[in-house]
Amino acid sequence: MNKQATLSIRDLSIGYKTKGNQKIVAQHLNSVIYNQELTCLLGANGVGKSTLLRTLSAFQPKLAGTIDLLGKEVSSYSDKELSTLLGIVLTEKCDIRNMSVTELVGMGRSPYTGFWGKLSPADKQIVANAIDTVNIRPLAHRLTHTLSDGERQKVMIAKALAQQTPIIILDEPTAFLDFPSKVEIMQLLHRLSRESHKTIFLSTHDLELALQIADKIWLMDKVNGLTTGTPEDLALNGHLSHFFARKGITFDLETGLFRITNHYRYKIRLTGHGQKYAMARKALQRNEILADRKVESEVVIETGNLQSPEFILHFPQQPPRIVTTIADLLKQVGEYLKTKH
Ligand SMILES: Nc1ncnc2c1ncn2[C@@H]1O[C@H](COP(=O)(O)OP(=O)(O)OP(=O)(O)O)[C@@H](O)[C@H]1O
Repeated sequence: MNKQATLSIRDLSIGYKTKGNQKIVAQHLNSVIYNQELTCLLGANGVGKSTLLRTLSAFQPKLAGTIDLLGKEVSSYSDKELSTLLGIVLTEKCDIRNMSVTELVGMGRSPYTGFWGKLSPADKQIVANAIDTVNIRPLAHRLTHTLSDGERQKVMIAKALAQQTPIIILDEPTAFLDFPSKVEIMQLLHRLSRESHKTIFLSTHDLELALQIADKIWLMDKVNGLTTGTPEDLALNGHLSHFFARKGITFDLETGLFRITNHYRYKIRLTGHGQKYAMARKALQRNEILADRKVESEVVIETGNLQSPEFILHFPQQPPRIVTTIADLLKQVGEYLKTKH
């Protein structure tokens, strides 16, 4: 099945109206979100990500432009219609007490049953399926206020799944989670976009994770508004490095990851391949030593292969020295450089 544009914005302005005044947060925004894709919205604090998500979900009015949701302006849908098209997951802790996980996920069925509506056997099956999809069956009878942040986040995703909307919008679903839980939530959302052909759109500050897992990235900034594309295109055309151009952060095109900028005072020729080469290089670079197989230097470090724990250090006019840990390698190199400079 071909991908389909589910949400398009054209010349959109977003912001707030207060007592005759208008505060524009961002304007001239243009882009498209597709189904079967996970799209991540990235941007600095205060740039307007939540405002954009709220505007797209019709929680707050746009200031100008159009938001086309499945072929119709979003504001022309009734609330009831919207609740069958858009599932919204917010990060705020829900303050609901004495409600079980199954009951909360069951609230996802309210567009079809009415708020206090009784769930039919078919509704109950949908709720059970949603619980299984996010793998929280062991939590089904727990009270929601006793859950951890990560567990609650999964429950809220299950509720959105039970709502059976083609589009799910999530505001910072990975905030406050430990790293494995962040990865788990992102992978779950990515899987949903594929398996259920859903459109998944989320805001996040976890940029490395987003760059690895998102199909499309929306970069939002004060000067350029929105820049969108696959993470790889944004890397190749320089938008990512430009976007995160800050003192001390470099976008490394070779690895596709951000790294702390190193300032080098020395150069050392490093030979070898694979993990030992990469780890020795990383440790030396952190210590202001540019280490690479292309560098010319009087000191040479052989990293050898993974089968042997040895690194061989060649200092001029000295017999080779063998070390078996990076800590010793750094110590020996450090002592040599101290005698030279
Ligand atoms: N109700 C409001 N009335 C007026 N201005 C608001 C309102 N809510 C937010 N703002 C302002 O709109 C701008 C964008 O806020 P928004 O919360 O959308 O940013 P964000 O990108 O989601 O930030 P963060 O990454 O910190 O969550 C900010 O300057 C904020 O102070």
